[in-house]
Amino acid sequence: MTLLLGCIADDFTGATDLANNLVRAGMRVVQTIGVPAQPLAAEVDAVVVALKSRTIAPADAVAQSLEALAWLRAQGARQIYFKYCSTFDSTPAGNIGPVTEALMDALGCDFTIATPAFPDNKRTVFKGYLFAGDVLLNESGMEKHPLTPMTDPNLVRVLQAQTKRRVGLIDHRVVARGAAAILECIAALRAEGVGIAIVDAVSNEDLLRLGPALAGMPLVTAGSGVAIGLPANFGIAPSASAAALPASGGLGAVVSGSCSLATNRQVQAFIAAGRPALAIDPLRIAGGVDVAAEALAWAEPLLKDGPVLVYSTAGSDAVKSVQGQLGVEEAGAMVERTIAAIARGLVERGVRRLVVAGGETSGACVQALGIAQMQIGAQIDPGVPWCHAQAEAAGGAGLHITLKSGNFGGDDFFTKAFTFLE
Ligand SMILES: Nc1ncnc2c1ncn2[C@@H]1O[C@H](COP(=O)(O)OP(=O)(O)O)[C@@H](O)[C@H]1O
Ligand SMILES: O=C(O)[C@@H](O)C(=O)COP(=O)(O)O
Repeated sequence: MTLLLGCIADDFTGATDLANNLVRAGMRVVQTIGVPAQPLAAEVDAVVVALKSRTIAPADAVAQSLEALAWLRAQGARQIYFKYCSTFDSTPAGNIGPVTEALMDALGCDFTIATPAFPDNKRTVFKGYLFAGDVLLNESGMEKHPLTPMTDPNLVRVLQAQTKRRVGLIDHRVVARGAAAILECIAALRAEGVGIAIVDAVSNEDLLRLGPALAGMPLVTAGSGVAIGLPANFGIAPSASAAALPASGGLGAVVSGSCSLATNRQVQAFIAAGRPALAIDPLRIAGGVDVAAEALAWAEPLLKDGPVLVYSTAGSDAVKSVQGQLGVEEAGAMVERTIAAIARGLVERGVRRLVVAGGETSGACVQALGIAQMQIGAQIDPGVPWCHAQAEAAGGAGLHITLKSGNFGGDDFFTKAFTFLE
């Protein structure tokens, strides 16, 4: 068995996003939840190890990433891909730099690239500045993220603050000239002592030009976008069969702990479509009320009539006020635990098509459901595929699940996801 690409993702939605792009480019991919205890059993081209390491202490993120690296190397991975968010999410302490550095040290490599560009989802990098849609990162709503507020759009500066290695830039004029020019630029940057280069990319064509220049680079660090250009380096071409999943059935539900602008719109659209939705209040959880039991009692009689939504999704002022009263981490952890308990309860009550919104929230839910690995299916919206998994909460039965990144998906995502399966 030859594992071509070994991937380490810093959150669970990000992992399915990366797996989705690899599958669309023709790779057979498995996503594992955490580092597997066993060797790889399936014949696949890529494994994405999903960690929940984006917002934990840097030393823990490094330790978990190195453990994932050791497992991937033991499976023979020929190239390592560290996946972070397309909005470069990092806490003020910052995990992207320390994890990149530790992986470089472990792999004995003195150069890698870094680019969150993902044009399919309107994330573009120009002159080292990250745009989300038509605006700079720090004007996109990400400056108000509950856990990873991004207030500086200059990625060279953001990454340099997180690493001792020198950070440089491969700018759009070089990328536009193709792989040979990119390789020349890499050689020049290395000679100047640059260890990590941010790469400009404003289109899929840029990423496809970058791909061949990364062949043989031991470590690539990026959002999911760069993945579209890597399978071809291994002689792999797109194939429809890579995304086939078992038939779906069972009850449907959505749980959402994401507070992004996109998720707020998706919650409103689900309600406007006349579907049942229940908001949960973090302050009542903190006050000792069994909010999960309440939500499950609310949902149970409704499930037979179609998908329901349970959400803590709220606007930035409401989130700030809760965080002011409970503390940022405490509020996040408490809400995640509650939503995870609700997700588990829903699956125990027969839900077999589950939408989870939010990266941290997805991590908590997938762990609570007792899922060890996921098979990746077709893309619902860019970056968000349906997946299939055996879940301990379903008595070991199969479950269709989609992990929606906070910022991804059209406004109708919570209804579209179910019609897409039918
Ligand atoms: N109403 C709320 N008040 C405070 N924190 C919240 C609220 N709702 C959700 N959270 C927390 O905010 C964080 C959202 O992060 P995440 O799930 O990664 O979403 P996203 O993908 O949008 O970043 C989680 O830790 C979640 O528990
Ligand atoms: O790259 C992306 O934007 C996503 O794959 C991702 O990592 C999203 O994380 P959340 O916004 O926390 O869901």
